Amino acid sequence: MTTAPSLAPATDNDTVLRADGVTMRFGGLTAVRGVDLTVGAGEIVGLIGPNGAGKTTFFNCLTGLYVPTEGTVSYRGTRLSRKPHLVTQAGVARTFQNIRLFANMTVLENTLVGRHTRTKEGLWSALLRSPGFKKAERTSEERAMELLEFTGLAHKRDHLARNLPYGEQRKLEIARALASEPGLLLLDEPTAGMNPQETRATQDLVLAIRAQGIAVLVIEHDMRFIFNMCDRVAVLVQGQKLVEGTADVVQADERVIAAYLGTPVDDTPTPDNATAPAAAPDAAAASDAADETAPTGRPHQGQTGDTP
Ligand SMILES: Nc1ncnc2c1ncn2[C@@H]1O[C@H](COP(=O)(O)OP(=O)(O)OP(=O)(O)O)[C@@H](O)[C@H]1O
Repeated sequence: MTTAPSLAPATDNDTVLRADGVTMRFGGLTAVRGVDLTVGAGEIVGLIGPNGAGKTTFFNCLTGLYVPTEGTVSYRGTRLSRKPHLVTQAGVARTFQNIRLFANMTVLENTLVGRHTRTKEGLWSALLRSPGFKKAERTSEERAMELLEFTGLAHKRDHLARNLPYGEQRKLEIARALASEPGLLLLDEPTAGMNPQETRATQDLVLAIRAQGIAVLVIEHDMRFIFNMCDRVAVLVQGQKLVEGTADVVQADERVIAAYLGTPVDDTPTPDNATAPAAAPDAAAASDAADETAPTGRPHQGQTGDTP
C-alpha cells in the first residue's frame, strides 16, 4: 500500500500541527507507518479507519504517550516534547477513547485538574495559602465554571464524576481538556456510547470549540458525525494513510469504500429515537458502535478511574 500525500496541507503560517513520517512499532508489529498529517488553524480534521488501523496509537505518538519509532511532530512550528505534560503545556490537549476522569472528584474539581499546566503557584504557595495562590485559585475556578457553562455541565458542578450519565462524562473530559487552554484539541471517539441527540449536541460543541479558535483533530467511527463536520478527513488502514481529502473525496474513493466504508454514507438524518449506530464502517466497528449506543451505563459507565 502506498502512503497518500497530504491533500491541501496547511501552509507553514497557519499550520497548528505537523506530523511527518510518524511510525510506531511494537516489536514486530508496525501499528503506524510513515504517517504525515497537518492540521491548520481553524480546521476540524477527521481521522477514520477500521478497528486496529492505528488511530489511537497515532494520537499517543502526537501527545507524548508513545515515543514514535520514527518521525517528528511539531506544534506551531516547534518540535513537541516527548513528555505528555509538556505537550499539554505547549497547547495540545486530548480526550481518551476510554474515559479517564477522577471518579470520586466533582465535576468542578475534575475541570480544575485540567488547569494545572496553566497555574504557576508552587507547592509552598499552596500550602501557605498565600494571596497569590488564593487569587490564582479564584481565577481557575472562574475559568472552570465558564467551561462548564460552555459544555452544559454548570448545573452539575458539585456532582461526583462517577454519577454522571455517560454522555456527560464525555463532555466533562472535553471541559477538562479545554481547561488547559489548548490551541489544538484531539478527540478520541467523542461520541462513543452516545445516543443520537447527544451525538448532535457533541457535534455542536465541537463546532463551538472551533469557533473559539481551537483546531480539532477527531477520531470517530460515526461517519455521519465525521462527514458532516470535518473540513478534511484522513483514512488510516493498517497503519498507513490511504486517502486524505474533503468528505466528498473520501466518501467517493473506491479504496476507502472497499477497505472501510462498505457502502456510501447516507446523510438522511437519524430519527431521534433510533438506537442503531449512525454508520456501519465495517463489521467490527459496527458491532462496537452498536455496543456503545447505550446512552448511560453500558459499556463504559465504570470506566472512570482515579488515575487518568
Ligand atoms: N501498547 C501496545 N503494544 C502492542 N501493540 C499495540 C499497543 N497499542 C496498540 N497496539 C496494536 O497496534 C494496532 C493499532 O491499534 P490502535 O488501538 O491504535 O488502533 P485503532 O485504529 O485506534 O483501533 P480502534 O478503532 O479499535 O480504537 C493494533 O494491532 C493494536 O493491537
